[in-house]
This record gives sequence, C-alpha cells and structure tokens, in this order.
Amino acid sequence: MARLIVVSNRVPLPDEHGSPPPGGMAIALNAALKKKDGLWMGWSGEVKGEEEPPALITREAGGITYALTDLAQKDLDEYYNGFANRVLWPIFHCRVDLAEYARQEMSGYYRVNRLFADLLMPLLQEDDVIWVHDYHLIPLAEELRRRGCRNRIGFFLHIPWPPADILFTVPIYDTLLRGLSSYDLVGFHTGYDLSNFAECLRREGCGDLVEGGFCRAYGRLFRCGVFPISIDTAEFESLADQAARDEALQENYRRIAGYDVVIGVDRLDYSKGIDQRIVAFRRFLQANDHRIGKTLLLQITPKSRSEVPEYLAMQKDVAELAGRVNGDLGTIDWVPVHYINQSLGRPELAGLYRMARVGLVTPLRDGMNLVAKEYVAAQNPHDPGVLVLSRFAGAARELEGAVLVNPYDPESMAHAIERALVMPQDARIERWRAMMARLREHDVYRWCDDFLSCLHQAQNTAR
Ligand SMILES: O=P(O)(O)OC[C@H]1O[C@H](O[C@H]2O[C@H](CO)[C@@H](O)[C@H](O)[C@H]2O)[C@H](O)[C@@H](O)[C@@H]1O
Ligand SMILES: O=c1ccn([C@@H]2O[C@H](COP(=O)(O)OP(=O)(O)O)[C@@H](O)[C@H]2O)c(=O)[nH]1
Repeated sequence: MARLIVVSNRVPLPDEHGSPPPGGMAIALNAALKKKDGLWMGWSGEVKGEEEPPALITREAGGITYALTDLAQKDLDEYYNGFANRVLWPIFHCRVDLAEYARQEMSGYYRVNRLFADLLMPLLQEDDVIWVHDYHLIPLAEELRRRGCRNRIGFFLHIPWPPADILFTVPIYDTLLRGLSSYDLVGFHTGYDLSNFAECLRREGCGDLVEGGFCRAYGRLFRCGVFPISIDTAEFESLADQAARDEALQENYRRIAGYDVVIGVDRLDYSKGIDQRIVAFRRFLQANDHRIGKTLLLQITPKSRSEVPEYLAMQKDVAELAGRVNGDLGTIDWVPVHYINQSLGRPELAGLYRMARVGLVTPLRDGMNLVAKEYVAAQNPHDPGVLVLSRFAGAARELEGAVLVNPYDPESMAHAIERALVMPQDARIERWRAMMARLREHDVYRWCDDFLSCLHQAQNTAR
C-alpha cells in the first residue's frame, strides 16, 4: 500500500491522549494518514540555536508518524514572518500596498524549502504519495525533484490565487509559477483561483490549461483542479446541539443571551476585514435606532502572526476602533462591540454560533473561510440564524443561501445586517437547508478523498 506523506508548515500534533487536535482539516488528514500508514512532516513550532544542525525528530502518535524540525530564528524571520507572510500572503490577498519584498527573505524562503527537501528525502519510499500544503512550500516539489524524487506530489493552495497583474508584482513570480509545474496535481479552492493561475501562465507565455483537467507549463503536463475545503459538518452539528444542552455553557452566555447577537470569528488578520465590519456595525446601529441597546457584535479575534509589523499595527487599530464605537454609542448597561482577543475551543464556538442570530463573515479576500461553514452547520434547523457573507470569500461560491455583501461598502453591510435580523423564519429555514445540504455532501472528508483520488490518477511524468 502506498504511504501518504503530508507536508505543511504547521503540524497539528495530537494531544497527550493521542487524539487529533481540533480542526476539520487536521481530523480529515489524520484519518487519511491512519488509513495509509502515513507520515506528517513540518515545522515543530520551536526555535533552535543558529549553530545546531538541522534535524528531524520523529514521533509516533495515534497510528501516525510525525517528523518535525525546529527552525533557527533567522529561518523563521526570513521564511515565515518574512517572504511567506510579508510578500506571498498580502499579494495573494491582493494587498500589494502591504507587501515588503526583501531579497534576503526570499532567499530564506528558498533555504527553508531546501532544508525541508533535504530532511524529507531520506524518509521517502518508492511508492509514497506526497501532499504538500500551502504558500509556505510552493518550491518544495522542485527541490525534491532536484534531489531525484520521482514520487507523485500534489500541492493544495489554502489561500486565493491572485489575478495576473497582482501576481506579477512579486519580483520572482516566474520562479513560483515554474515551481508549481513540478507537482503532479495543483489544487485550488475555487474556479476563480484556477482561472487566475491559468491566466498567469498564459500572460507569461509559459503554459495553459489543456483538456481533461490538465495544465501544460514549462514543458511538463500536470493536473489542476478545484477542491473546495470544508468542515466536519456532522461534528459541528453535534457540538452545537451539545452546547445548547450544556447548562454550564449556557450560564456563561447568560449575560448576552437577552440581546440579538451578531457574531464575527476571525484571526486578527487584515484580510478578514474586521475594521470595515466594525464600521459597518456602527452604521447599522446609527441607521436603526430601535436596535440601540438590543443588538451587539460579538467579535472573537485571536491574535495572529504578531511578529509581522502589519499584524502588530492592526492589534492597536482594531482595539481602538472597537473602543471608539463603545465610547460613542454604548450605555451603562449595553456594550455594542464585545471585542475578545482569545482563542476559543470548538465546543464553545459552536454554542456561540448557535446563539447568534447573524453570522457576519466579511473578509476582504479569503481562500475559503471555514467560519462561514461552521456557522451554518451549528444552526438550529427549526430557527436558524442568517449568514451574511463577503462575496470575496471562497465560501461564497458554495453557500448560495447566504446574504452576500461587498465588505468595502459599509452602508450595504449595515443594510444586510438589518435584513438578516428581520428575515422571516420560513425564509431563514429555506436558505439554511440549501447551504446545509451542500455542507453535508461536501464535508472535509470529501475534500480529502477528492484530492487524493485525483492525485492517485495523476500521471507521474517525473517517473
Ligand atoms: O499558521 P498561521 O500563520 O498561524 O495561520 C493559520 C492558517 O491560516 C491560513 O488559512 C487558510 O486556510 C483555510 C483552510 O483551507 C482557509 O479556509 C482560509 O481561507 C485560509 O486563510 C493559511 O492558509 C494556513 O496555512 C495557516 O496555517
Ligand atoms: O477562537 C477561535 C477562532 C477561530 N477558530 C477556528 O479557526 C479556523 C479559522 O479558519 P478560517 O478558514 O475561517 O480562516 P483562517 O484563520 O484559516 O484564515 C476555524 O476552524 C475556526 O473554528 C478557533 O478554533 N478558535
């Protein structure tokens, strides 16, 4: 049986009992890895001394082998905080204005990819199938091929692929495009991402899509496809049901239970449109006097990538904005914006999603956005809340029952919030059923199976 090797920057390690960590993708990949005697390789999350030689520490847990490497601070700064999160992340999210390109950081990015390839090569067996995840590791297949690797290698991009004129602002965009052509399958969340990718190849004159789900570029033929990631839908439904019956949890929520709750859940990231959302919520309150004192925005926002300057600046800006709205509009017994910088566990999130009458998911741009899907899966089928969703989230391509909004237009967002709050129950149920049918059929296990079966079919032209 061919083994499955998953490679990603972060590795979701199991807890001390060997259970997979929370997160639909981690659970689905864990299940696939267990079936296939698999191995998951990536960064340990630890920093090593500059002088310590690179090494892989392997450990077994729950039927899976984890192969982890520490990174030196310089590697982390240049590869993760630098090129990945100060060039690729902003540019792929169409924020050219925030990109800070430095040649040294780009070198660090390639150095860490070479390090991953060096460490992985000795572990590989002839029939292993390799699945590489995300923008941190675009060059990995090319590096593995250089070292003689002839295995099938798939790549999945979790963030959007940008339009050609935006990608071309990365000084080494052609190296990235060429790097992807070393894979046997390249997967995206949406058809828009795939067509942007193809447009980049065409404009560069180095390739195009060809019949049958293939792409020909840089002299190689490889598969390309659309694989929208999803959640463990059944698990989220059941977590929300349990939360609704959990007296301790309900007691915790007592203080907000009497209000109409509008919920936002996002990492503190500029791509998520959190400040635009707070501005829109303020407009909504100002335009709807009768909501004053009755409706609140519960914004759960764990801090993220705090070593990257743009993220650090955002921490201050969003906190100040929330404080200003509360200062201007709040009263002694009502705080309009509950802004929380903590990461909550899934059972608690599921309960809060269920309690909220509106899920406000308004990224400026997002690969998929799993929160949108979780909000839907957590609703009470007899009295569901309404999802207000940015048209620029990958999830908008699938969740047709959502109220779609333009996150750059605060007035239309304010209007959408009011529309969601007054929507009659039968309309809410109809919208929810359509979205839930999609999520039940296309859960994260389906995503994983679809990608892997396509990768198994992919003709390995490197063999
Ligand atoms: O690892 P971090 O730097 O802390 O960031 C967390 C993850 O953020 C990104 O998530 C993306 O993947 C989601 C699942 O496919 C998708 O729904 C979302 O739209 C994306 O933003 C990133 O791509 C991951 O690699 C990070 O681990
Ligand atoms: O306090 C929190 C906030 C978020 N999440 C989870 O983080 C994921 C966020 O994924 P999404 O695709 O929405 O965005 P990303 O952060 O990956 O860009 C979702 O599964 C959330 O349930 C969580 O577990 N606790």
